[in-house]
Formats: sequence, C-alpha cells, structure tokens
Amino acid sequence: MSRYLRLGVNIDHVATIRNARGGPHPDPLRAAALAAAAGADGITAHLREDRRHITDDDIERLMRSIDLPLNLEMAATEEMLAIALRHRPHACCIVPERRQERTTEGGLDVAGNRGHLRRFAQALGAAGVRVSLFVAPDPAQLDAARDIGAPVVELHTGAYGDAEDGAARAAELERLRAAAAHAETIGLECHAGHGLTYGNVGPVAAIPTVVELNIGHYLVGEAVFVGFEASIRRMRELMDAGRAAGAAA
Ligand SMILES: CC(=O)[C@@H](O)[C@H](O)COP(=O)(O)O
Ligand SMILES: NCC(=O)COP(=O)(O)O
Repeated sequence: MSRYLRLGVNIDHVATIRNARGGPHPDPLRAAALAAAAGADGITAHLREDRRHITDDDIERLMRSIDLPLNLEMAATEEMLAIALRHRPHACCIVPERRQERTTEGGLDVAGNRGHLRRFAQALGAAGVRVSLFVAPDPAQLDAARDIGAPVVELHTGAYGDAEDGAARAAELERLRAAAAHAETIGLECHAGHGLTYGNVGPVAAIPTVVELNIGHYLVGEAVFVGFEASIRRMRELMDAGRAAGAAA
C-alpha cells in the first residue's frame, strides 16, 4: 500500500513580493491560512541570514497563529539555533546558505561537517524539534546524516528540475530514487524539494519512500495567474496522480 505523501507549502516568496515594496502586503500569514484551506499538510519558511524574504516577525506570527506544523528552514549558525530553540517549531530543516547565491544551490556537506552539524541536530532534537538535513541525493551524505543522529533528510531536487534534456533528467531522477531507497534502508525519513513544478513533480511523487514534498516558488508564481489556493490544489492533484502511477507501476 502506498504511503501518504505530505505537501509542505513554502511561503518564502510571498514575503519576497511583500518586501519588494517594504509594506505589509501580501502577508505570508494569509498565504499560510490559504494553504491550510487548500489542503497543505504543513508550512515551510526559510529564515535566511540576510532576511531577504521571511523575517523574524513572520516566524513569531506563524508560530502564534497557524494550526499546521511549521518547518523552519535555517542555516547552521548560532543565531538561527537560538531562534529555533526559542520557538521550537515542529521541524527544522538545516540548509546550506551562501550570501551571494540567488537560491539554495546545493545540499549540506554533512560528511565534512559532522561535529558542527551533530551539535545542532542534538540541541534541536533535545528540544523536541524534528530535525532534517537538506542534502544532495548522495548516499554518503545520507550515511553521515544518520551518523550524526538526524531522523530526516530532504533531498535537493534542484538538479533534477534544472536538467535540460530527457537523458539528464532521467539520470537525476534515478539518483533521487536510489537515495530515497537508501534513506529507507538506513532508517531515515525522506523528504524532497526545490524547483518542483506541475511539469516535474509526478516522477518525484512516485518515489514510494519519499513521504513529504516542500514546494514554494512555483506555487507562488502560479498563484499570480490562478490564485494561491488553486495553485496548491492543482499541485496536490498532480502529486496524487504521480503517487498513484508509481504504485501501479
Ligand atoms: C531550502 C530551499 O530550497 C528553500 O528555502 C527555497 O528554495 C526557498 O528559499 P530560496 O529561494 O531563498 O532559496
Ligand atoms: N526545501 C525546498 C522548499 O522549501 C521549496 O523550494 P522551492 O519550491 O521554493 O524551490
């Protein structure tokens, strides 16, 4: 029987639009409420060190007012750890950050930073926060994640989304499939996300050991044309269709 695939709606880029004018509109909290109405299973927000989209105040307000679990994405810095420990969201996904990047370019080097990341995983885990590590679909990084005691990994799907031809995309999809299978074998819960769209979500949703997708930028972009709830509902339909196709194969 196929497992339920959760949808975490990332509301970062609602804040990007708001911040373009410096006022309160559009409010990511309103987006979170609409995501809940559209059937999202969780809300994801990335508090970047440079606060280019989500702000500290957004996190405060999300923690106070949403009913859905919050997945706080953050870099492994002392400042972010203190914020996460103060709020204790349902989950924290630790992600790499480079100030000059336009978006999250790759996964964490868990294998090369075990000591540092273990301390974060332990502190957050002890506070009751479910810790996930945002990694490339690389078995060595998954083994390192398990070694440092993280219960969850989120596979970076950006290379799959960016692949320009069918063969390259198939190769990236195979890397995701193999990594998700490896996660299950070593006892890690497996999520995936970054750059997912209506056009590419199906084959990722079909991977049976992936239990959560986090999707944001495309949903906010589509919302301009069809509305936020409608964009989420359409994504949900495509995820469900992909899951069903995977189960039938
Ligand atoms: C880690 C990740 O993939 C998300 O945070 C998402 O990409 C939105 O944030 P940015 O666009 O700022 O990378
Ligand atoms: N962790 C991935 C995420 O939250 C959403 O990424 P994107 O859909 O905004 O690229």
